[in-house]
Amino acid sequence: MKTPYFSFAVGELPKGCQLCVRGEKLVLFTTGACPRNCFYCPLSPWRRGDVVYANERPVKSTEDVIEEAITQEAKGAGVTGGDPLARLDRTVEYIKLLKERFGRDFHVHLYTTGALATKKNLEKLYDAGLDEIRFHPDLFNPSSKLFRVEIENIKNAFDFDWDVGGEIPAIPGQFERMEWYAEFLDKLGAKFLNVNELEYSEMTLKTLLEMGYEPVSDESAAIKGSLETGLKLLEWGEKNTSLSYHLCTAKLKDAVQLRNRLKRMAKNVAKPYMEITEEGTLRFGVAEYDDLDELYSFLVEEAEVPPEWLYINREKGRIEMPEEVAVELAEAVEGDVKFFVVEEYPTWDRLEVERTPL
Ligand SMILES: C[S@@+](CC[C@H](N)C(=O)[O-])C[C@H]1O[C@@H](n2cnc3c(N)ncnc32)[C@H](O)[C@@H]1O
Ligand code: SF4
Repeated sequence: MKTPYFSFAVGELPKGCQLCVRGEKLVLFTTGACPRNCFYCPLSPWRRGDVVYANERPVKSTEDVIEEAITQEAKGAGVTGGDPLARLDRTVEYIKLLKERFGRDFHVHLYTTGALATKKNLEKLYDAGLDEIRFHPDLFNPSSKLFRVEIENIKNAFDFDWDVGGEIPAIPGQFERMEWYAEFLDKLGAKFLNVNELEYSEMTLKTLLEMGYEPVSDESAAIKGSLETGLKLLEWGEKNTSLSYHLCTAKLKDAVQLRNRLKRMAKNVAKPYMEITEEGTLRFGVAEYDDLDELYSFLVEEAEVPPEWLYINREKGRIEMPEEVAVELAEAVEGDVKFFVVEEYPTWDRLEVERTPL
């Protein structure tokens, strides 16, 4: 049952997951709009609106999506949201764009609540080239108004020649609901059910704590009991259904999928003075000072650093250089210049994950 990626599986991993664990899937967020309001919804407030992102990159034009896919050397995309069907025309346009630009083998899967998955809407997605669809109905909300519609709509997906599956979080105490959904999908002839280890986000921690859920440890966003609930479903499902199952853990997302994606991106964005670490981050030296032009002249003329080793990053108010150069300069230069070694993600937002003063 254990996979090499800190997750658990019964049967073959869905094609979308096979590419995702290798960091080969572009995450295409086509809208934050969603007809639901799950108590565990991980979306941050700024992702709740009608916004579009390709990985961390805000999308203003279709070219942004293509550029991001090229930087990542993506071999496919996972279309997500919100509910991508809440902005169907846009979602269809992007799927077509990716298929036209990168070919039919560029694998595209999509997540949806199912609330808007009418035959007509699904036909548009199928015609655009969608390869795999994953349904996440409102299973854990007893007063849901959408649940029945979603369940009816899921049946529509079996009219098309693509892979159909479910994807739900494993909620401790909700095993029966999960079991019911597995049986439902199995009877329809679905291919797989993916189960995600439940995680809290800044948005949901308070609610989850109030509901009696708690994190597994101080270092993890995973919720206690979720993994066990998921494993129980896989054991039951293996005996009682012919679905494939993948229990995707918080650790897989952090330690495997993200790291692999970062590594793919790093080799395409690293400047010559940056080192790519085992984690896929970019490591280099920086010098900070109020007047960057004065600092630059000083480094080139007085400290005799070859100009090709220096890069003035005005946006971040610093001069970047190889780590070894920063280390040497930190020892030799006196005054108000501050030297650091920094590590950044090679992502569009260049998130700084480590900073060591020299
Ligand atoms: C992040 S959502 C994106 C698509 C869409 N918003 C949805 O919820 O189906 C993709 C999958 O993540 C899972 N998910 C949602 N909230 C989660 C949470 N707090 N922890 C772990 N998995 C979660 C669900 O199984 C969902 O199918
Ligand atoms: S379906 Fe997804 S985006 Fe919508 S509320 Fe639930 S978790 Fe959030």
